[in-house]
Amino acid sequence: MGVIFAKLWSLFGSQEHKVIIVGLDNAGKTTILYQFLMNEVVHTSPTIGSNVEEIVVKNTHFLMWDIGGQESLRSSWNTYYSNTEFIILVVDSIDRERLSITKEELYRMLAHEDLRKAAVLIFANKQDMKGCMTAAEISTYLTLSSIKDHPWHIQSCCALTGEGLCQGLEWMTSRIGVR
Ligand SMILES: Nc1nc2c(ncn2[C@@H]2O[C@H](COP(=O)(O)OP(=O)(O)OP(=O)(O)O)[C@@H](O)[C@H]2O)c(=O)[nH]1
Ligand SMILES: [Mg+2]
Repeated sequence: MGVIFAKLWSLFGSQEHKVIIVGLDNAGKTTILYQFLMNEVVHTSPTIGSNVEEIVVKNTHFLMWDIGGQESLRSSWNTYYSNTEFIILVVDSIDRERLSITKEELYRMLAHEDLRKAAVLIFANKQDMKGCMTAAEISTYLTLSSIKDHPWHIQSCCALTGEGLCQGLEWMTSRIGVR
C-alpha cells in the first residue's frame, strides 16, 4: 500500500515540471508569469536574466522560468533548456514587424537537442490591442501545422486581464501523463 501511494505521489503529487517562458522583449512574459502567480498585473521592467516561480495548478507543480527576451540575451536562452517539459512562447500580437524574428527563434529552439521532448504553448498575447493579429494569423505565419515532432497549442490571451491564460495552463496540465 505504502509503495503504491509513494508511486502515485511521485507521478501526480510532488513532481515538478520545468517550463521556460520565452519570446521577444516586450511580449508580456513577466506580466504573464505574475498573473499566474498572483492574479494581478505587476509593474514590470525589461528582464535581465530571469525570474523563476513555482505555479501550482490542480496539484500539478510547474517551475516556470521567465527569461529576458532582449536581443543580447537570446543567445543565452539555451542555458535554460535542459529538462524543459514545456516551452511557453509569448508573442506580442501587435508586433507584426518582428514576427519573423519570433519564427526564427521558435524553429531554432525546436531543433535544439535539449528541447526535443518539450511541448510548446504559444500565447498570442495583447489581444486587447486594436488591429492586433489573431491567433489564426499568427499560427499561419509561424507555420505551426508543419510542426510534427513537438506537441503544440496556440492560445490567444490578454495578460492585463488574464483572459486566455487559464486555458493555456489547462492545455499544459492535459499534456502531463500523455507522454
Ligand atoms: N496592452 C497590453 N499590454 C500588455 C499585455 N501584456 C503585457 N503588456 C505590457 O507590455 C509591456 C512589456 O511586458 P513585460 O511582461 O515586461 O514583457 P517581457 O516579455 O517580460 O519583456 P522582457 O523582460 O524585456 O523580455 C508592459 O508594459 C506590460 O504591461 C497585454 O496583454 N496587453
Ligand atoms: Mg520580462
